[in-house]
Amino acid sequence: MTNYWDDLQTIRKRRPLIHHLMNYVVMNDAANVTLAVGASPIMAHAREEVEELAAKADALYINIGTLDDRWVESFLLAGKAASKNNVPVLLDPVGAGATGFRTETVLRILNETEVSVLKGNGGEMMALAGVAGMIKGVDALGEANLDVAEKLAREYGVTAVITGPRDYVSDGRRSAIVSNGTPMLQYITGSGCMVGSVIASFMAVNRDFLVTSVEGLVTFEVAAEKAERRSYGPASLKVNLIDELYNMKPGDYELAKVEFKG
Ligand SMILES: Nc1ncnc2c1ncn2[C@@H]1O[C@H](COP(=O)(O)OP(=O)(O)OP(=O)(O)O)[C@@H](O)[C@H]1O
Ligand SMILES: Cc1ncsc1CCO
Ligand SMILES: [Mg+2]
Repeated sequence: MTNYWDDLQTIRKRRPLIHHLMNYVVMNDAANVTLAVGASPIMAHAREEVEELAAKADALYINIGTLDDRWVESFLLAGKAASKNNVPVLLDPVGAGATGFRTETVLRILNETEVSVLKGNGGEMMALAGVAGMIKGVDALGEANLDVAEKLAREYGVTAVITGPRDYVSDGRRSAIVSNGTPMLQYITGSGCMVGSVIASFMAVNRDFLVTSVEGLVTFEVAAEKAERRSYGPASLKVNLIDELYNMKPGDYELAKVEFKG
């Protein structure tokens, strides 16, 4: 089902365009991560150009991290243009549940555009599933589970990806749990945002979104495990992680820890 290496090779060969509406905090890192896996990032959020870009991109990644009124207008314009042109959309609901504005914005995007993958941490995704109080700012206060992923997948017609110590993925029919990664990722701002760029790169070359979600998670997290062995702390982990993504080899996928269900 998953063919990590073939899909990674396809990314490197085709260099798909990944249009990001990415928060200011992580914009540069997400662009570098996208390049390291072999795809081509553009970070653009002006309402004057997002429709044109999203319509021609190979995948659209909407991350609401540093939203305001103008960004929200752009999220909806970009999302609608992508939906109309059959461009797959990944939505990261950064801080959903922390404020009403964030939760409402996520619900508007889910209702008004065709989101293929909804990826957030345990706190954000539990908030969207109706469990309040599990988010502090952008950080999760607890782990979710596969039931939450299945519920979100069915309710919103998406592939739901919940990141954390273990990642829970469901398209409402099939599910998977990914157990790779390292706790040190919690100390790099935007590790969740960055794994979104990797998943979006796989979405650009394979339309089975349960598979591409697992491929993106495993690729990012195996690279993080390898990077951690050479890192003194979070700052060097981030640099080494980009290097390890760039240097992925077929044998690295033997480290994948994935349990598929259904
Ligand atoms: N304790 C852990 N052990 C292993 N991997 C982890 C752990 N915590 C997080 N990760 C991994 O780190 C990445 C980011 O997940 P996390 O849930 O921390 O994202 P996030 O809270 O959205 O991050 P950010 O808001 O900084 O972008 C994922 O690949 C996840 O699997
Ligand atoms: C820290 C932070 N604040 C808004 S977006 C962001 C990046 C991690 O989600
Ligand atoms: Mg996040």
